[in-house]
Amino acid sequence: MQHRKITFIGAGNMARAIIAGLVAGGYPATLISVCAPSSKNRDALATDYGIISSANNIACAQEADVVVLAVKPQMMADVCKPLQEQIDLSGKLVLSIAAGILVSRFYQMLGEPLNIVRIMPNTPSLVGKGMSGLYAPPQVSQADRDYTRDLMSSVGKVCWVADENGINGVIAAAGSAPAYFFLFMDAMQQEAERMGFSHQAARELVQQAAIGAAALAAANPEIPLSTLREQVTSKGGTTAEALRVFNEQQLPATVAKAMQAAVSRAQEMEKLF
Ligand SMILES: NC(=O)C1=CN([C@@H]2O[C@H](COP(=O)(O)OP(=O)(O)OC[C@H]3O[C@@H](n4cnc5c(N)ncnc54)[C@H](OP(=O)(O)O)[C@@H]3O)[C@@H](O)[C@H]2O)C=CC1
Ligand SMILES: O=C(O)[C@@H]1CCC=N1
Repeated sequence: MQHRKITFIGAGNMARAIIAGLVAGGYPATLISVCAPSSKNRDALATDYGIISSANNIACAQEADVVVLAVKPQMMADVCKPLQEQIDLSGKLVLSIAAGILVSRFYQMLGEPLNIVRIMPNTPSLVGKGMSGLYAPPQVSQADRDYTRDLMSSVGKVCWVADENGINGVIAAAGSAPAYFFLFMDAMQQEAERMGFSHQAARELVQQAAIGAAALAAANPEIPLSTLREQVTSKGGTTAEALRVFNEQQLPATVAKAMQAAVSRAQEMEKLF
């Protein structure tokens, strides 16, 4: 992939996940900088990955070819104002990983024309297993689309959405989704501990079952997930009983409601920030 000078404004969980994945994938650390007001997170990134750490958003953005906006949505307006006032962003590629901030809002905050792509990544990018949704308005060049695709492909898989609304679907199905699985795994670990396993053994049992199930699904894309589930479920056996309880408790409907709640929140945020 092409290696452009890239700066991350924001040094939090998601910036770390992407930076770690990029450096592990061979993106030159000397081309990556990270900015945040306090030194703790950004200096830890500099120490861990050999990248440049700075408190100066403007200087880093000025130097960079690519500016990644990686702050919380509620901070975005404050971060964009000085960028708009002090920097010529034309000729740069701006990437936003924020949930709930539309391209049209970035035009207001950073001015037009603006070369911007929205990315909806997730934290497994940290270990090269990310899933990112990408949206680019029509005027973004093929070279910038290719760069963004290659950037996020180096930390996982990517999927383009044709309409910006699709980003909210990506949030529900992938961006927020690691947290759903962690909730489920944590509940399983706690019950395994109550059954008498040590903390560590319970974690390993649950974690390996999750890794195994995900790997099995990934290795058999042509087999529906429902069939993979049936292959575990012996008639009159133990799995059938566990699944009966999940269904009685309306797990599928609960999952659907939870995903819709994530979309609704993203839509609310589009009006708030
Ligand atoms: N976490 C996730 O799983 C995902 C997050 N996202 C999106 O990523 C974005 C960041 O989320 P996340 O990493 O979780 O957030 P964090 O709270 O972990 O990190 C936010 C970072 O922003 C920095 N920051 C705050 N104000 C400024 C400023 N004025 N200039 C520069 N940096 C600033 C903070 O600095 P300091 O270190 O000094 O506190 C911190 O490093 C959000 O918009 C979110 O929607 C998208 C997909 C998944
Ligand atoms: O919770 C959030 O708002 C962000 C977006 C997707 C994952 N984390």
